[in-house]
Amino acid sequence: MASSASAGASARVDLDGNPIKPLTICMIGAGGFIGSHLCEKLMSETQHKVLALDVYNDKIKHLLEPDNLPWHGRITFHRLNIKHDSRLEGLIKMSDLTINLAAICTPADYNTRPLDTIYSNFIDALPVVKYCSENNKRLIHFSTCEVYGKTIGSFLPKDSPLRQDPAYYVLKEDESPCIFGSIEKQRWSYACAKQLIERLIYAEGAENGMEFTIVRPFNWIGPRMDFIPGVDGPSEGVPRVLACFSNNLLRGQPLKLVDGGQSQRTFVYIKDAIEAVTLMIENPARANGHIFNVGNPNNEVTVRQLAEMMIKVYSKVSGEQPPETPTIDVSSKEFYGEGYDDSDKRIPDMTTINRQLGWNPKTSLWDLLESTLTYQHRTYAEAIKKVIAKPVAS
Ligand SMILES: NC(=O)c1ccc[n+]([C@@H]2O[C@H](COP(=O)([O-])OP(=O)(O)OC[C@H]3O[C@@H](n4cnc5c(N)ncnc54)[C@H](O)[C@@H]3O)[C@@H](O)[C@H]2O)c1
Ligand SMILES: O=C(O)[C@H]1O[C@H](OP(=O)(O)OP(=O)(O)OC[C@H]2O[C@@H](n3ccc(=O)[nH]c3=O)[C@H](O)[C@@H]2O)[C@H](O)[C@@H](O)[C@@H]1O
Repeated sequence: MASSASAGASARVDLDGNPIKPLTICMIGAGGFIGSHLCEKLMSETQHKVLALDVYNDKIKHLLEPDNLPWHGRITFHRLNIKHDSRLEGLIKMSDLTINLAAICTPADYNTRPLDTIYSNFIDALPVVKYCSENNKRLIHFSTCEVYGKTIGSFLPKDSPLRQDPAYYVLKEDESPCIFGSIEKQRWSYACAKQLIERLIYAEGAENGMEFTIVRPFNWIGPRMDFIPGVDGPSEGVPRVLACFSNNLLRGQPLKLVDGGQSQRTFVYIKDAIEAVTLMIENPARANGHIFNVGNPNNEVTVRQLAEMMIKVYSKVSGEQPPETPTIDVSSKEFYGEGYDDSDKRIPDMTTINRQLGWNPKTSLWDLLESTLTYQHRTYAEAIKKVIAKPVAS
C-alpha cells in the first residue's frame, strides 16, 4: 500500500497538467469530523505534510499511531487551543497553506451559548487570518451554507407559484443575499459570525492581496460526525441531525421531528466533499479568491423524509425491526429552547465549483446512508446495549 500510494502520489498532476509539489499544511480543527477525513485522504493519497492542530485527537488517532504507518512523519499532532496559544503563528509560518476548520458548529449551541458561538466563529478566527495575511500565507477557511440563512421564496405566500421558481431558492455564491432572523432569534449568531469572518477574509484579499479560498459546506455527513450522547459525548448533548437520528435508531427510540420535519436539506457524502477540498488544495490558481458551495443538489429531502429513509436503511443494515412508533413531532422550543429558528431550504448552485474545479458529487442519499449507518451500527451498537443495561444510579 505504501509503495503504490507514493508511486501514485509522485505521478500526480493538477487540473492544468502540472506536477503537484508536496505542501506543508497547517490544519486547525484537524481532530474533528471533516478534519479527520481530510487527514485520511492527504495521508493515503498524497505526499503533503500535515501539522494537525486541535484540542482533541480521538478521531485521528488511527493516523498518528503506530509508528510504522506508511505516512509516518508526514502528520504531527499539536494539542492546542487557538484561543490562547503562542505556538499558532509559528505553525502557520512553517506551512505553505493554512486550513481553518475550528468552530462551534452544532445548532443546539447557537441559541443556548451564543457568546461562545460568536467568539469561536469570529473572534478566535481573527488571529488566523491576521497571521496568514502578514506572513503571505494562503488560507482555506471553512464557512457554512448557513450564511445564506432563509430563502427569498420563504417570504412568499405558501401558495405562490414563484416558490417553484429556482430564482427564489437556489443559493448562488455571488448573487444570493444573506437573510437572517431578528437578533432575538439567536440561532443566527453562528451564521452572522461566519458571515463577518468571510467579509474580513474577502477584504484582506481585496486590500492586502491575501490568497484565500472560502468553503461553504452544505450538510456534509458520514462516519465520525459529532458524537452519540451518553457513549462518546455528554448524555444531555444534542449533536447534528445525523447523530441525533442515529442515536434514536441505536436505542430503538422514535426519531424526533422538530416542528414537523418540514425543513429541507441537501446532504452530501463526506468522501465526495473531501475530493472537492483536495482539488482546492492542489489547484491554488483556480481556487484562490473564490467562495465555493460544496453540496449535492440531487440529494434533497425534508427532514421527515430523511428520518423515514434512515429508519429503512438502519433496519436493513442492522437486521432489526423499526421502532413501533418510528417518529414523533416536537416543537423547536422544546427541542432547542428559546431563540431557535431554521433555514427552510438549501439547494447549492454548482456553477462556480464546476467551472473552476470540475467537481461533482457522486453518491446518492441512500448509498451514503447505507455506508454511514453500517459504520454507526458497527461502532456503537454494543456500547449502547451496555449503557442501556447499566442500572441508573439512585
Ligand atoms: N460538517 C458540515 O457539514 C459542516 C457544514 C457547514 C460548515 N461546516 C464548518 O466546517 C468546519 C468543521 O466542521 P466539522 O463538522 O468537522 O466540525 P467538528 O466540530 O467535528 O470539528 C471542529 C474541530 O475544531 C476543533 N476546535 C474548535 N475550537 C477550537 C479551538 N479553539 N482550538 C483548537 N481546536 C478547536 C474541535 O475540537 C473540533 O475537533 C467548521 O468550521 C464548521 O462550521 C461544517
Ligand atoms: O451542516 C451544515 O451545512 C450546516 O448546517 C447545520 O445546520 P442544520 O442543517 O440546521 O443542522 P442539523 O442539526 O443537521 O439539523 C437539520 C434539520 O434537522 C432538524 N432536526 C435535528 C435533529 C433532530 O433530532 N430532529 C430534527 O428534526 C433541525 O431542526 C433542522 O431542521 C449546522 O449549523 C452546521 O453544522 C453547518 O454549518
